[in-house]
Amino acid sequence: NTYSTATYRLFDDKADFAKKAEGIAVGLTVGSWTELPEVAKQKMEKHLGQVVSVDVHEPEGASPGERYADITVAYPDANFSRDLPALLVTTFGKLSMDGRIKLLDLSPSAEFLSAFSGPRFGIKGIRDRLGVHDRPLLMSIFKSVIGYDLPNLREQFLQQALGGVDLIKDDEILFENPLTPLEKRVEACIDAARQAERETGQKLIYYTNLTGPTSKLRENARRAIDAGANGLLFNVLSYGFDALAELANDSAINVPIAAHPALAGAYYPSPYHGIAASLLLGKLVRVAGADLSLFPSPYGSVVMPKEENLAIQAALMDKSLPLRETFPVPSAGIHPGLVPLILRDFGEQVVVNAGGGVHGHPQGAAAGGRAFRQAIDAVMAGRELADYAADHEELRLAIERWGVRNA
Ligand SMILES: CCCC(=O)/C(O)=C/OP(=O)(O)O
Ligand SMILES: [Mg+2]
Repeated sequence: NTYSTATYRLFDDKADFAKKAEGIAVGLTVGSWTELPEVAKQKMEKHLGQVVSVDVHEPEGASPGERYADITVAYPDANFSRDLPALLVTTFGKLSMDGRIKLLDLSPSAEFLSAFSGPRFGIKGIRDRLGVHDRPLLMSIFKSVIGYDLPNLREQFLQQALGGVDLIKDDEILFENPLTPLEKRVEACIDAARQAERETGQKLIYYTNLTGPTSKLRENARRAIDAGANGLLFNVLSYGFDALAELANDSAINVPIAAHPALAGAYYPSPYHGIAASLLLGKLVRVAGADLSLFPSPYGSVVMPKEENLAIQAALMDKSLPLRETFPVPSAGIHPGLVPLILRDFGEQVVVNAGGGVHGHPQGAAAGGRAFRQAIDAVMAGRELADYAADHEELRLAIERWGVRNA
């Protein structure tokens, strides 16, 4: 019998946490146990959940509501199918609504994980496609795309590409629309990518936002790829992890997928409810097959605590998982002056990602991209940004506009 485990943080001022844990292990598996006749117990044993650990925390002088226990329960793989909806509903379906309890982590068994191919490219595969192995990558984001026609969209793409970015993603709010229908948008942007490559010599991946009804996702992905798309952006939480897994497991969809965290704020922020960010935007998106995972950085406009950021990165790159690593992409409100912090906190295996921080440059988006590349070069060379900016105008203007943060 193989087991997959779930770890919860349960808050309760009075509870007998060992009893609570036993109630979860039995309640979410066989339903009842002690009163079963012996013969039934022998038959049901293989379906019975097991309490693995109960770690009680009663901080000295804690205010009411702060007493908690971290509880780990093992669930027999025999109880559910090899898909993420089954694992999530088994381990945190009804329980997610039962008081102050947060799902901190899931450790699927090797048997369960054997059903998932995970990221098709991963960090190495993306770097190989770009031919860039010696520095962090740079991604830019379309800004103000709603209502743009194709020529304007193409020009906005070109200006980003001329700035030396490695990856360009649609904004997650760009859906099918009459002005920039999917195939036409892809053709226009890939054409602009080729034009920019003739000037910069740099390869580029464009992450087209994959949208539409779930029943059409595969078809729309293939339409985009047939039109030349070499990457897909996917709003994983609005569609579900299983939709992502289906796309990543489809050999006809042979392009990298970037998972966008839209809706994540409904799951991870509360210490008392929901799903930990490291599981939601780390382990689960990686198992489901995302090659990149975007999440709010610790220092931008939409902030997630640094320890949660680093826990996401650890989950995305955990070598104990038999899957390719997923690129961490700390995002939102990023500008060139934050590059020293990003590289200090995340190292080189990171994608620096910005929309406003590129398009908001005083000299325009191409200069914004160059400013980021200069900031990355400075940090990689061990130089202070302000020092490096003395003879790099785009970076100097970016620092004047946004400043530099070293802590
Ligand atoms: C966390 C996702 C970031 C995102 O989608 C986005 O559009 C960021 O834009 P900026 O904050 O960099 O302008
Ligand atoms: Mg966005």
